[in-house]
Amino acid sequence: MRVLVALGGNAMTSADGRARPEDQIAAAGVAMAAVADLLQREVEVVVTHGNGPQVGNLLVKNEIAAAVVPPVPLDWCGAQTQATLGFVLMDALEAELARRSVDRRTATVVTRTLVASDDAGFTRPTKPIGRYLPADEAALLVEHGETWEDRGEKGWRRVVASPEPLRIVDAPAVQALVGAGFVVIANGGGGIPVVADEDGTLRGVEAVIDKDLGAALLARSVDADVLVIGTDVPHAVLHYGTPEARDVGVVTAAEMRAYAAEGHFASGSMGPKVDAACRFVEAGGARAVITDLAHLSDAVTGTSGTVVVPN
Ligand SMILES: Nc1ncnc2c1ncn2[C@@H]1O[C@H](COP(=O)(O)OP(=O)(O)O)[C@@H](O)[C@H]1O
Ligand SMILES: NC(=O)OP(=O)(O)O
Repeated sequence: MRVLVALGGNAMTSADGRARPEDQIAAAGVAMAAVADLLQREVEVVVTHGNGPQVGNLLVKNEIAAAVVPPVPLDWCGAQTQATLGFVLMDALEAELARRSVDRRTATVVTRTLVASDDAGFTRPTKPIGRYLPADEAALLVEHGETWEDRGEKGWRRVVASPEPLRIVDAPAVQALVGAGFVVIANGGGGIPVVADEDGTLRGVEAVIDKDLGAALLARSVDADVLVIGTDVPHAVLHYGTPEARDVGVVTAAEMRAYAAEGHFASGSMGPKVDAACRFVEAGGARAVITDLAHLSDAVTGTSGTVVVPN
C-alpha cells in the first residue's frame, strides 16, 4: 500500500505555534516517529508538509533586511522552506529508521507546481502565513499595504495569494525516487508556484499554494492508495467549537461536500483539508483520512479519524 502523508504546519512547530529551529526539529522528530512506524510495517510512504509559519517568517526577515541585503520574492522563500524542512525531516526520519533498524534512504525533491497566471487567487489573498498578531499590531501593517485577516482567538494573520495547483511539475522525479526505494519528501508548502509562459518556459510567481490541495494532486500523481492529512485534531468536526460538536467518522465525498456547503469547516484551516480529501477520492483515490499524528497508523487502515471514501 502506498500512502501520501501530508503534515500540517501544526505538526512542524511546537504546540503553542513557536517556530524556532529547536521547536521545528522537535516537532519533526515526533512526526517522523509516526512515519517510521508505518515504514516498519512496510507501508510505502511519500511525505509532504506545510510551510505557512516558516514562509511567513522568511518573508518578514526579507522585508526587514531589505535595506541591507537584496530581498527575494515569496516563491524564493517557499523554495527555501522546502529545502530547510526537507533536511530537517530527513535527519529526523533517518534517525527514527536507524532506531528501528529499518534500512531505507530518504530524499527531498525541490518541487514546482503549475498554477494559472489568471487564477482568481492572485487578486484575492486567502492563504494565512507567518505569525499571529493582535489586532492593533496587524492594523499597522495593513496601513503599510499588507493584507491581514482576523483568524479568531489566536489573533490576526497575514494572507497572501493562493492559486489552485494544476499539475505537480516534478512528480516524475518523485515517482522515480519512490521506484528506486527512497522515502521521498516532496511538494512542501504545496509546491513552488510556477506559471508557464507562451513558449512553455516556467517562472516562479509570488504566492503560497495550499499544501492540502497540493497533497491531493501529488497523491494522485504518485499513484497513492491513501491520502492521510495529519493535523492537530483527531477528526473533522461538525458544529465545531459548539456544544453540538460531533466528530465525522467514515463519510462519502458527497456527504462531506454537503457538510462543507453547510459551513462546518473553516476556510484556511479545516476547509481546504476537507476539499483536498474529497478531491483525492473523487479523482480515483481509495481513501483520504484527516486525523492527528497519534492516529496515523490507524488512519492508514481507515480505522481512525475522518475517513472520506468514494460515493
Ligand atoms: N470543523 C472543524 N473541525 C475540526 N477542526 C477545525 C474545524 N474548523 C476549524 N478547525 C481548525 O482547524 C485546525 C487545523 O487546521 P490548520 O491549523 O490549518 O492545520 P495544519 O497547520 O495542521 O494544516 C484545527 O486546529 C482546528 O482549530
Ligand atoms: N502551504 C501551506 O498550506 O502551509 P500550512 O499547511 O503550514 O498552512
